[in-house]
Amino acid sequence: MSQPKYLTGDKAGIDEFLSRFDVFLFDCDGVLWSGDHMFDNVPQTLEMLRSKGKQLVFVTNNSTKSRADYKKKFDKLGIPAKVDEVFGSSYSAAVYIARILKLPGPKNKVFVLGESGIEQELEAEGVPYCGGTDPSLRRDIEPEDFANIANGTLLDPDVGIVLSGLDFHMNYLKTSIAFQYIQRGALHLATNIDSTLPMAHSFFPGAGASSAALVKAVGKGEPTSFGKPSQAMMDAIEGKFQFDRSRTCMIGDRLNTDIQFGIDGKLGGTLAVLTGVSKKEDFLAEGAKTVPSAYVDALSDLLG
Ligand SMILES: O=C(O)[C@H](O)[C@H](O)COP(=O)(O)O
Repeated sequence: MSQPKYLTGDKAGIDEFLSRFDVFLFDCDGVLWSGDHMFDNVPQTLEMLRSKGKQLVFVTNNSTKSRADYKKKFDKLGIPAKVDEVFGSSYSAAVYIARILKLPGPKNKVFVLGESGIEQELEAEGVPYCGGTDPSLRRDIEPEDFANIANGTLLDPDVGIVLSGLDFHMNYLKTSIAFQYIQRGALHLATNIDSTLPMAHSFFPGAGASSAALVKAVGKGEPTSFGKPSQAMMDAIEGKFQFDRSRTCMIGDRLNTDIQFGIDGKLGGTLAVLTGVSKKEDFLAEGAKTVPSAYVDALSDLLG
């Protein structure tokens, strides 16, 4: 496998690389920012690409925010973006459930393990849901709960899907309810299964970690996920933006989601950025499984 091209400081190399693509798919956490701290010169870099006529799409696995929430975050950080340029894993999962899976009512309700972003996108697609940020579930399990879950009193008979995402409020009660729904035949889907969340220039348990207890209890391996590197997400993005994959580049910080997403999607190229999860040793090592086409230390290096 050919070695990736190091573009930081290589103006001619950057110009040649950018000229190969009309569309750039951007990961968010770890490329544009770490939590609420935006990396240097991100707005200037995006403006430069727009001035060259490039189409930008922001593709995030972070299911805690809806596209509208992300638009507010972009505005707050001074990053130029339109809400229709944002494509998050909650939106990807909601579109799949509403427009492809289309379970017949009334057993099409979704029990959510996650935050408001999932609820907002399900609502926007007209998909009924329960759980999620429901405050009545943010408590310890009590002795009477075991019987009331086991006999169905605490369960909604219309739930046909359990959808898990990054949940900052995971607990035994919600995991038990989700487990019982799945035992009763509900489909387990995930917005994404990232192991860690880049935040505050460090790492925290990610969506895959917050649903790990449920996955272990169910014992059927990881659920179908609608975040990167799932190609269901790539197909949905291509369907919406109608781009030429050979003229499209994925820019990301995480090899096993962002870069793998671009490679599996047979995009024209992938660019790794070293401000997030993956380190250059991860893809420069002999026999590395996932190797980007090129890499930079930080996104703003593209300003040359
Ligand atoms: O655990 C997660 O959900 C992910 O770490 C996080 O949200 C990734 O977001 P992205 O890097 O795809 O913007």
